[in-house]
Amino acid sequence: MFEIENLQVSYGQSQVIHGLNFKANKNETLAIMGRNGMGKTTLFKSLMGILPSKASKATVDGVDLQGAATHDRVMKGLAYVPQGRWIFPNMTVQENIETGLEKSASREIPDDIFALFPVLHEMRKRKGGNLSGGQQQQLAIARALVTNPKVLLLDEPTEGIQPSIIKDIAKVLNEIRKMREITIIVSEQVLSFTMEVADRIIVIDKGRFIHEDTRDNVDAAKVKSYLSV
Ligand SMILES: Nc1ncnc2c1ncn2[C@@H]1O[C@H](COP(=O)(O)OP(=O)(O)OP(=O)(O)O)[C@@H](O)[C@H]1O
Repeated sequence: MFEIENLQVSYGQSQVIHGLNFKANKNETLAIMGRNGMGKTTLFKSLMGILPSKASKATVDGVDLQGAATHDRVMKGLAYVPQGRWIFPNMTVQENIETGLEKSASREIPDDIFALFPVLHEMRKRKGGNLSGGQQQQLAIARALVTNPKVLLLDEPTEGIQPSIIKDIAKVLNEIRKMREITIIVSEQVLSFTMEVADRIIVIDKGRFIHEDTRDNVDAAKVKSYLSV
């Protein structure tokens, strides 16, 4: 279980995240949806310890994350796929995945990674920069997964990806959940995508959660109205 209570983040004097609370179970996918500038990236960076934050609670399976640096949070079970993918274009696919192992106890790429991403196995000797956008996104996810996280955070994984490939990303996230039984938290603006992957949808607006639905009872018109400018 991943638990966050009263999370607050500021840039200097300007508070951007205003007391967020959530709990996410093992084997649950939670979507945080909101327009540009509503605080999704700030939320994720603070969860990873890339940005300083305050909270009354931040735990993974009861283990406290407060004050932990990013690499410590990775050791404690968090993994992060940043917006924009940030793979290394001049390194091969295999080398890109291996960079994820630097903060891990193991030196070996786990077997299930290439089972999840057969295309990465086929392309393991190619340069990351020669992959398509969708393949680069898969590579960024694979690199995050090699640390065997308990919680996988993905910031807008469909951004800049063709609609036909977005379906593949949804399939991959569903397979990851089945194979690894982890918590997935994904930020998104595309409702059709979150409807395929998320058990719960939370809307963020100016750093506050303003709406929550389970997928089965989603009020699509309402969520869409929050996402439109
Ligand atoms: N380095 C920074 N310094 C000051 N303010 C910032 C900084 N980065 C982001 N902000 C502000 O914080 C707010 C939230 O931005 P954030 O990038 O977290 O939103 P987002 O929901 O992830 O949007 P996007 O999808 O555009 O990345 C915005 O008002 C933004 O202008």
